[in-house]
Amino acid sequence: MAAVTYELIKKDSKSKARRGRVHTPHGSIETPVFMPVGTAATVKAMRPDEVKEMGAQIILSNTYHLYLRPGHEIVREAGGLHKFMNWDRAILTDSGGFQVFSLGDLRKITEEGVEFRSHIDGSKHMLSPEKSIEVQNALGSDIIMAFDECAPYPADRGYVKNSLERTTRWLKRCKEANKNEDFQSLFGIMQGGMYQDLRYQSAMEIVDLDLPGYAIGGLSVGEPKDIMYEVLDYCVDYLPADKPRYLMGVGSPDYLFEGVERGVDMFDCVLPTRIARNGTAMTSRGRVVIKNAAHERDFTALDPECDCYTCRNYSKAYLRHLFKSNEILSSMLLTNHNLHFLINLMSNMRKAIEEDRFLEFKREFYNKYGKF
Ligand SMILES: CNc1nc2c(CCNCC3CCCC3)c3nc(N)[nH]c(=O)c3cc2[nH]1
Repeated sequence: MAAVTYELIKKDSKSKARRGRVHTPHGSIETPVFMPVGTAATVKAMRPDEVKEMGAQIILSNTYHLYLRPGHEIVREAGGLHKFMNWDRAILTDSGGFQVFSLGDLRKITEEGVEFRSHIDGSKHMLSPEKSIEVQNALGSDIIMAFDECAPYPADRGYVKNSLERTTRWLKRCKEANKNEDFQSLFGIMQGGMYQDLRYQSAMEIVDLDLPGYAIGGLSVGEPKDIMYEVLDYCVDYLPADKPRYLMGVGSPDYLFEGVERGVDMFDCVLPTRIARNGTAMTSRGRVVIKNAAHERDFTALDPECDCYTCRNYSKAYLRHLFKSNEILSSMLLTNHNLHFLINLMSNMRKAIEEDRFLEFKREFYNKYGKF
């Protein structure tokens, strides 16, 4: 029995949306779920007790970052990531492939793996399927992601086909490298760019390995929204219904609605935490850019419908003042709100699916969204 299992609770009658539960060694996760990102073993500007208090069931961290700093051996000696960062719920770690392409100074991709220079000090490194699994085993995360190549967008068919086939070979090496780990579940990642037949090929190859869960990779890489939704629509159908489906790197409200409607269970995105530090709040009426002069004498809460700590205690005027003053509290309060907003949105989506009114809930949301 895999350490991570999926339990389908309810399927929406009018869409592919589904309500489920992912069981892990560090507790179960109600799905659909938004997973806050904690890249360097911390959800930036948040304490773990606050992240737990707002209802986060699982957070993400990253092989690439933790391998470079502080080093996975130090995290291993600390007793693993849960102990090191004082988080006792589930953790998912990405494999580092995507980050090497997007952060590191990529040197070379070979069958062996990827050579790159650290974005921190320029030192030379190699990440391979085996190295990525060794690091994730040292981190002790509950769900570990396969070492893959996220093909760039746009990319020609030939490149995408070769890349997905290498990603499948790398997945087999990941599975072999992880075979003695009883508590860490390896998820495969589907690639194939925007080509339906290649997506089908990638799905068949990774599903053949009978893994506890599967991610849809290679999306949210700059492709137009309608292409992403079209690809997502058929990708979900190529994955087994009895395993969790994780759409990587997706997380603003509209993408979450469209993803849930198409049958996705798990999402992650750096947006809510990143834009908070840049002074932007996600609200039920759309985004609020707190530094705008319009908020200078606005003594109302960010979001009239939000009951988070920030919305219960502070006004837009005060939050604008904090941001303009470059106060640390600005990042803390806006991050707290943005994460609370998304976690609460997912909780309401779960309830809507349970009550068979998901599409109505989505319509209600859009009727308010973008209307100040
Ligand atoms: C933003 N868009 C996007 N992100 C993608 C990501 C990263 C998901 N987020 C990981 C967290 C961020 C820091 C800590 C972990 C992808 N990751 C992998 N392995 N493969 C993808 O195809 C892949 C594709 C992605 N597309």
